[in-house]
Amino acid sequence: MAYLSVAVPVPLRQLFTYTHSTPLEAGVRVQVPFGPRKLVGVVIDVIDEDSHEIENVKKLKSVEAVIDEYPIVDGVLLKMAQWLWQYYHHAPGEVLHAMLPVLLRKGEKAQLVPEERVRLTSVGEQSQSNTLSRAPKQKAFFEALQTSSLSAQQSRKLYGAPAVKAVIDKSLAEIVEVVPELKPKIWLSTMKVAQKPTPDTEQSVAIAALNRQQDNFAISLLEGVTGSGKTEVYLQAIEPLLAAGKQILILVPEIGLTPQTVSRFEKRFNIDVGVLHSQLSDKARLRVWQRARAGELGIIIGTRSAIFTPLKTPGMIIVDEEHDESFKQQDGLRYHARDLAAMRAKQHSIPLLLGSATPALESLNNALNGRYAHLHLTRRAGGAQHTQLHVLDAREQPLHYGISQALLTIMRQHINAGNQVLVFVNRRGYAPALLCHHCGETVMCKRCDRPYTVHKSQNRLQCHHCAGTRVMPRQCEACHSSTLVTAGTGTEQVEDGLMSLFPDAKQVRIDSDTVRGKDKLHSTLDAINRQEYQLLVGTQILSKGHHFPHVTLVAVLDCDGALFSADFRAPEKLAQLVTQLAGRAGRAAKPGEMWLQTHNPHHPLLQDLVNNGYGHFARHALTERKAAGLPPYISQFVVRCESIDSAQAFSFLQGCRGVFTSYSNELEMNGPFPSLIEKRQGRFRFMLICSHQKRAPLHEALRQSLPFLQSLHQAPKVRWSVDIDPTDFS
Ligand SMILES: Nc1ncnc2c1ncn2[C@@H]1O[C@H](COP(=O)(O)OP(=O)(O)OP(=O)(O)O)[C@@H](O)[C@H]1O
Ligand SMILES: [Zn+2]
Repeated sequence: MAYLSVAVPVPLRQLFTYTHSTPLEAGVRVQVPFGPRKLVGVVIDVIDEDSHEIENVKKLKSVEAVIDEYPIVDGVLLKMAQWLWQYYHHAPGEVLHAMLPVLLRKGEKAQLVPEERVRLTSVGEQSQSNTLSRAPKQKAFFEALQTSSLSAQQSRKLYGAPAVKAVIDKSLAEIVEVVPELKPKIWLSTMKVAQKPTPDTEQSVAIAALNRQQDNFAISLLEGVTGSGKTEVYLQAIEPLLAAGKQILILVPEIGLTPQTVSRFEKRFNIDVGVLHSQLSDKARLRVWQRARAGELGIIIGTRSAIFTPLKTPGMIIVDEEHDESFKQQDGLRYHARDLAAMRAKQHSIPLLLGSATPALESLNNALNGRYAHLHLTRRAGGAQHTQLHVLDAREQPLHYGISQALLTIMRQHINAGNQVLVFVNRRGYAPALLCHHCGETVMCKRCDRPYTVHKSQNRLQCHHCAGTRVMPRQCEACHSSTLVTAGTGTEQVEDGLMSLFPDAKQVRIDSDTVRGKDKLHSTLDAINRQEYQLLVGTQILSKGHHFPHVTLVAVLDCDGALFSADFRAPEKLAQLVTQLAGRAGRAAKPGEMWLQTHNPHHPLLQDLVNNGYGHFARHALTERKAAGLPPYISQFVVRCESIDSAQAFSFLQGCRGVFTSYSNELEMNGPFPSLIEKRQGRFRFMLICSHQKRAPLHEALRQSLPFLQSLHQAPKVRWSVDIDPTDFS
């Protein structure tokens, strides 16, 4: 009889002991009884029979079924899991579930599933391709089949479904189900490096430094201004690794993962790139997972959770746009993929490369204090010039749909010169509020106590906090007046306005209302680069790493709100946004400029950015953080609590504060106070921020306190969670 320590997917911060006739390897999935349910758990360890860890031997249940013949979570990923549940104080079973593809969580086989392939029939084998010479696509397809069978999906993509069908209908080919074989390093058979630009001096220095790190753990920050050729550095730095049969894992922001990014890597090396993002089907995700694990994929590009992809021959991890907020998971297991990447690179003894034009202050600090190697690209690649930033004083200016006359004039010049203009608006919808012109009453979402956003095109109001919607009211609920007016400007209104101000220019709006689904965004981006539009209006989406060679002007309509946020990270986020937006302009031959329209033209943050750039701003912001005793100079966690009963949520956090105080008088505590969004979906939201100069005592205090927090009498009645190294206080 063996005793197994199993991670079971339940929200409890512990492992569970089960018995089995023989010991099982760590990383094997098992089906276990849990109360009335049967769950898929992962074996973490075999416990020694004499160990005092085993209590109540008679009560122990046994494993019902062993799912895997061999471990599907390898040693490094198991270590990572352990680190995750300890560092984030999370339930082990939930950690392992988060790490596995959905189908494996459900207990499906980890072996490859059969795939549809097209191959020649015996008739086809005896036929000549010139019988198809009147149908060139069919002929090309047939000729390809003469060399080898092809996946049905790939065939339809390459030759078109009608051609594939026609060849099959002529009995020349047939579809068969085959269990594919996985071959490690298969990319070496097709790999061929395409023509590449000669790196400039700074790029060469960076590439050489990265080449020296092969087979060693090291973290580098590549701080390179927008358009400086960071991607080119990645491409040249990974080339020798790929050629040596090593796999490269590249993490990119949620919205930055475009077919253009993927094809750049595919084209350079003439290899198949594995892609992982949130909109992939479960089956497709599992397939990439399997191919990566078998060592068949040389490059895997994915968003946050791709950091859990198993690798057979790891060579390097790259985190592109490493400052991006989407690398932090904001619910459930609140991990930061950048931190995990560091942890993982260390386990594999491979280098980690972080790249950004606007590094997170955390990363910059590590580069400045020597913990990371610091690589610089200060010039734009291919001779492109830096974008000129300017502040535009909007005070006392008449605004047309939120745009001043001076800005309209500048926009006109750029459009007349045949260039594209990007207009950034920080909110989607028509207007952020609807109010009564007679009594001033604002139409509010009662569940969130926030004004509804007007969506004129849908003739509805939408709450941007809970996504609740309602029809547009005809009269004020308070005074019944029928004169309702909008306040503030959103993308829809700017789009309307620009249509009347620039009737000759074609424009496109890009926000989450207009680009639902990944394909829509991609086709729109392609159309922009074909110069089908002169005016681009949009939200944050437009700032994310896109290459717009024809944009020469970026206009920011309003950044005043962000200048006065209560969130200490707001200046950093604003500086990153402004810099990334500016980076969309002047990327090719034509120089670019950016105008920031504001009512606070002398604000020090704006002045610093405009005159000195992000690098200067960030270094100054670090000294301010240090003086104020804020991260990255201290460690933090936040306990959040939500309840329909505001007093209960507050008193739970007060209880937490009491527990922490009794454990340690060294913790600095702020709160409980209301979150920046005080109410959402009918629940009042509070938080308690806990800080300490050192990470270890802070985490130890939390670890010791957690059981007591769980047993506070309000705990079962409220929703609460712990967020380690929080980045978002909304
Ligand atoms: N050494 C070089 N010589 C000529 N062109 C180059 C060189 N390096 C890069 N480029 C080109 O310059 C453009 C910008 O490069 P790249 O996309 O790599 O920059 P980036 O720093 O990743 O951009 P961003 O962070 O702003 O998205 C690309 O079109 C790229 O092909
Ligand atoms: Zn709401």
